[in-house]
Amino acid sequence: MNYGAGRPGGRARTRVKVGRQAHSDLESRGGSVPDAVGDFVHRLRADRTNRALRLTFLRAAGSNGELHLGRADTHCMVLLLSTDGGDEMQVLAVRDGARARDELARLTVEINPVSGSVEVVDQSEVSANVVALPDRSPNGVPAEPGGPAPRGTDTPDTASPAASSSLRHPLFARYDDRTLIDLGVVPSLLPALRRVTTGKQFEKLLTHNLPELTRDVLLSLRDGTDPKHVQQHITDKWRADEEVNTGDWSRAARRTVSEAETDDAAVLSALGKSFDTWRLFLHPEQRRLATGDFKGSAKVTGGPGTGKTVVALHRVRYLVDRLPPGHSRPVLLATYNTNLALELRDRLGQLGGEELLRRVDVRSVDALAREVVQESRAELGRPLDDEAAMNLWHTVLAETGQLGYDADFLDAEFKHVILAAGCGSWNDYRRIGRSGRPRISTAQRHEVWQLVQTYLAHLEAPPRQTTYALIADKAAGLEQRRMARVEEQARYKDGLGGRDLIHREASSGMWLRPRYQHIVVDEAQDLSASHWRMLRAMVRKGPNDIFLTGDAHQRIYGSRVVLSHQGIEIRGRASRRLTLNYRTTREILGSANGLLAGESFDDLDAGTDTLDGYRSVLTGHDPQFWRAPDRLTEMRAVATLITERHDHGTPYSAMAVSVPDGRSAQEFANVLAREFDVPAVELGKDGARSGADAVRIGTMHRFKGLEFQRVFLTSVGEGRVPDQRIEQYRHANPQRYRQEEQRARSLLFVAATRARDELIVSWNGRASRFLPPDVDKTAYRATDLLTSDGPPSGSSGSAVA
Ligand SMILES: Nc1ncnc2c1ncn2[C@@H]1O[C@H](COP(=O)(O)OP(=O)(O)OP(=O)(O)O)[C@@H](O)[C@H]1O
Repeated sequence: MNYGAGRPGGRARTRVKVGRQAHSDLESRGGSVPDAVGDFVHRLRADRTNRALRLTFLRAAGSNGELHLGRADTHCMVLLLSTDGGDEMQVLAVRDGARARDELARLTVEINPVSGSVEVVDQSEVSANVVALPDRSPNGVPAEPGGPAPRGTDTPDTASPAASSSLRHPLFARYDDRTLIDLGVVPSLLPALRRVTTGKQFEKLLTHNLPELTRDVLLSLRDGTDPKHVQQHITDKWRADEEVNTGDWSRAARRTVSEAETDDAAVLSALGKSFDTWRLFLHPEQRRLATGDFKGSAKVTGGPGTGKTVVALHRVRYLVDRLPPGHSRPVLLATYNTNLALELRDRLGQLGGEELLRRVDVRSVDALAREVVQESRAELGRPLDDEAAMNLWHTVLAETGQLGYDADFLDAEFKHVILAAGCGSWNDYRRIGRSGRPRISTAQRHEVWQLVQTYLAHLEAPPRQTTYALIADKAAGLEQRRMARVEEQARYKDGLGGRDLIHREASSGMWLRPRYQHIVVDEAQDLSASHWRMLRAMVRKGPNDIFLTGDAHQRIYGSRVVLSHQGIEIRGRASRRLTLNYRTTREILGSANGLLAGESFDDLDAGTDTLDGYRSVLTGHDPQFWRAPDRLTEMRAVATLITERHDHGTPYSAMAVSVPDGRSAQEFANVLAREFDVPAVELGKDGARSGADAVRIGTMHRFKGLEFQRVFLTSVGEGRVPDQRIEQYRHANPQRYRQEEQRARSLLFVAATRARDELIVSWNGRASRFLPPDVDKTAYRATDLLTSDGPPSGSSGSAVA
């Protein structure tokens, strides 16, 4: 082939992409290989006629593609798909060592008939390393070497209907080729797959660099998932938008599915370094959402770790890329609190650098509300924190002698009914619907209204004070008035046939532009109705106005808000759910999901949401449970486990411990420091941002939105989780009791799903009723650990470090 075709005498510039499987090859090889390939891609992109690339033709791919080999350096080679006369190149695989050429040459390369993307399988490698594993002992019984192994992958188990039919049968015998291919399994894997008969072999197969879709489908079938559900939750998400022609290599190469564009200089230079996969490769469903165009607002829900934040960040980049040049910040990226906003800013910077950050406001909703109120020069007062705001209700109750009311009830009524619905008078409040709230009579309503007036009067009395809820409410009102002016002026301008408004603007002194062109919101489930009213009024209704991501299963602060009641319409195609967890192993996820079984959750709008189809393709060890007779023994046992994991290579900063309250954090840090010489930092308002290699300690609330390699949830005992204080409602207010219990479950769910590799749960006394039944009997004993002849404290400490 003439690599300079079509450009006589000149350099032949080429669009180069790197396939996801090639990227995994780079990650698994490490060392100098990524740098060499990064450099190779640079040079290839600049001039494909460069002889130093040592490009050689390998074989044709259909009628419009070719496979080539290239040499990145003396040890390392790449397999390339070349289409469009060499103008488009895609790195499909990378190998190093003496046999690199042979290994690349024998790869099967094909177009997946479901997704249309180009996939690679090394059939010989699979046959040699997977199928050839000894699967039978001499007496004909399948041999399963002992020792702990991840659940569901160690034996020809009973979890899978495929496996249970006969031990001698291939694991996927009950699915014919057509079914597997239709579900998205790469066809060239089938001959080897048909010879996989044991869980051990399957486990080994998963360690091969399989195409993502194939891996996900096989894992789900292996779990016994009905093919119809696999189709719905997995295959359909990958399906190409148009019919796939498995002979059209030029078209396949142009699809963005599972390839990173490397025209971007930042991506190119990062190839050689460790580059988080999420920055390069989105799941097709994530990509559709991040780069889709919506008539109005759009919503993304999904369980923990499904990449909602990743989608929000890519969405921001997509919106910014489409802005005309300028110096303003027309895109708002908002989240619940300050530490999450700082975290988002960091991640946005990783994705698009300063250039992207320059066009985006990254804010917590409360900080934003405060700025709006301050800007209006309205007297603000000092904001009380949540505890002080609650104490004020107690004062009001004591003063008025209305001891039949409960401070929590009044606080919730004030925030979630009166402020949420914008009730400015008794007449408003008297008529307002209070769905989901405990029933009260009209007379009681009137009493509540009076108590609220007393509460407000207290705040207004000098020295003036306020609450975050009131600030958000005030900001919402200000923004609504401002937007009304914007709309009025737009109408006026239209009436003038679009002529300039200079005179009117100058005379009225009004600031006439909407605050933002686009708003992206993360952690949407915890925002209040006032926050939404404020955000709604900060952007004009129109295409791509508000994009929000959230998960009601993780709601730990706010109360249910129906977004359509706040003018945010997200029905039909504008509402999508992500189901693949990228963070947490299947074992941890299984336990965490169990926490929420039987509860019902909203979809941030008027409907309900489930975790249907929610899954992980990462496998690991089961969560560990430890019981102790008292708190000190519990802390010492957890400290011992932390030390062991650190000895096996886990940095302290990759481990986090949850404690029941702020005081316990200090207590735990002291035990770690004094008795075990382990450094610890408290997870404060700025989250996990300390650079110190120290164990993170905080309440479960502080875990929101973060992730850690190993998570230790301590004090998960009865009376603590849920807090025994909710017992007062059990009979007096069953509805409230259910709400509090659900919130406590969600909190534990959020905390448990922060764990990437390992989850350890401990308690002293009796285990929380949220934990599996009988766990008090089956849990490890902390006292055993603290004696030298105790049980192993978790082989996972070394296995997954
Ligand atoms: N397409 C992807 N490829 C690789 N990793 C991904 C991808 N999408 C997300 N991740 C990784 O998965 C993890 C979870 O992502 P993210 O924080 O966006 O999830 P989330 O849905 O916002 O989670 P939570 O609701 O628990 O806060 C992160 O480590 C992220 O880097």
